[in-house]
Amino acid sequence: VTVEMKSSKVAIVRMNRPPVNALSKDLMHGLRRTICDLEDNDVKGIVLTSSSKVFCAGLDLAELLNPTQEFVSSFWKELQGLWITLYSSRLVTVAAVNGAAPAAGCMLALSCDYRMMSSKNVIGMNETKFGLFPPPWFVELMADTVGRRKAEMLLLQGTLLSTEDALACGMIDQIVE
Ligand SMILES: CCCCCCCCCCC/C=C/C(=O)SCCNC(=O)CCNC(=O)[C@H](O)C(C)(C)COP(=O)(O)OP(=O)(O)OC[C@H]1O[C@@H](n2cnc3c(N)ncnc32)[C@H](O)[C@@H]1OP(=O)(O)O
Repeated sequence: VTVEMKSSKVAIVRMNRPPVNALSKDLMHGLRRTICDLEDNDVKGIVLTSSSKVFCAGLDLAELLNPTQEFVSSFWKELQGLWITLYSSRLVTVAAVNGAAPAAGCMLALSCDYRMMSSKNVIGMNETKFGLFPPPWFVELMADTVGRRKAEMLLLQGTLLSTEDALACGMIDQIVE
């Protein structure tokens, strides 16, 4: 995770885990630590983005391949901790979604106060496409953002929306070129 101060009050927080910013336990820990440190340093707002062409590919599926029970438990704790920290942060949080944002990548964006996204990208929770269902707090984030019925349809079908469709249903707030 890298931090660039745009002024004394606004920080750009970039996920920097090539190639796709898959959320490993370490990346989630780094993000949470970064947000907490900025909160402690009188910063007012952050822009969460990526230093590569993918915003975030969601959970690191490689880390979840044949893990020990202990690892899954600590991984899950880190994921919940990151979500709670970002969602409940006192900072004004803006997601600058500058690449694909599937699954937990979408969760990160929806946990922010405002979402801007570049065109020709995709965002959504596609877990059902590979036989999983998003955890309840992902579901609630989606329902709070686009409405319960729309969320139900998107989640059941594991839809990844284009930038334009995401704007149309309120999943994002602005398209930025
Ligand atoms: C055993 C018990 C475990 C219990 C755990 C239960 C878990 C329940 C979880 C429910 C919630 C799940 C949330 C998630 O976030 S799951 C992750 C979902 N993510 C995706 O479906 C995205 C998959 N990736 C893509 O669609 C594309 O990679 C992407 C559009 C993001 C980028 O495309 P691009 O063409 O630019 O790049 P490549 O596809 O060529 O990928 C480059 C390399 O990156 C690797 N990769 C991609 N995504 C992931 C990932 N999520 N985790 C790990 N690695 C990933 C990809 O394999 C390529 O690697 P190589 O170069 O080595 O081939």
